[in-house]
Amino acid sequence: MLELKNISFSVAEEGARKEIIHDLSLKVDNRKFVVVTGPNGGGKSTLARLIAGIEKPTSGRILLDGEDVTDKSVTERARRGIGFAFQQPVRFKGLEVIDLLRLAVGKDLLVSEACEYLAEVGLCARDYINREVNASLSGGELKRIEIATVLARRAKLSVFDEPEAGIDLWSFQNLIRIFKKMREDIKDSSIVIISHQERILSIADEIVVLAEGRIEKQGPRAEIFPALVGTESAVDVCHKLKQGEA
Ligand SMILES: Nc1ncnc2c1ncn2[C@@H]1O[C@H](COP(=O)(O)OP(=O)(O)OP(=O)(O)O)[C@@H](O)[C@H]1O
Repeated sequence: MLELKNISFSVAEEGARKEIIHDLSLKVDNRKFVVVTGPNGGGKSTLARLIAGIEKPTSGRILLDGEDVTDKSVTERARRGIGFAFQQPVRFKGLEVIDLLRLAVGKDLLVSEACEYLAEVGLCARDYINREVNASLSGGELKRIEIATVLARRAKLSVFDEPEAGIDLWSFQNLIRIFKKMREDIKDSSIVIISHQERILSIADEIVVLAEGRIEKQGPRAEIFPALVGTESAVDVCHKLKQGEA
């Protein structure tokens, strides 16, 4: 179980402190598939980076299965079972796709096993297994390879930051299938996905709406989802406001 207790995070901007996350508390129970959504700039990616240990909170504590990991590095958190897929994956020059998968699993992996993970994300394994993870891979290919590494890791807690970003329509259908399967196989692990996609929200156990660095709404999908889908678009709201001014 992941527990965020009174997390705040601020950065220095033009000589002043800018608080991005304000006193946020959140519990992600085992066996839960949680989707965090909300407006652009609401703090979702920051929250994902705080969970993974890429950023350290200014105050508050982060607990994984009761252990305080607030001061643990990314590597130490990964060792304790946190898997993370970036919004914009990192390229690793000199490393082949198979090496990346082996690193994720933490042991030697047969080529046939590695191929299965690539097939899961819709990549023809034969074409990719020995490709270098460099700039020659497209953004969508890289994203799918990264998702394959998180699948391979079978982490206690898997965090995906906008997995849909840069993924084509066909691969998106595949992605939904992957997440549904992850949810079925969840056992004692949990999944946190940052997403704007209705299809991903529609398979969540719980939805968290983050806006301006605070949890605006949180609860079971059945409670939160209908209101989100029924929300007026920003364009409609602007239109109404203009009509009101006229
Ligand atoms: N290092 C930083 N320095 C200054 N501002 C930052 C920094 N990191 C994040 N921010 C600001 O904090 C806010 C939250 O950013 P974040 O990327 O977490 O939002 P988000 O909810 O993931 O947005 P999106 O949906 O667009 O991906 C934004 O206004 C962003 O500009």
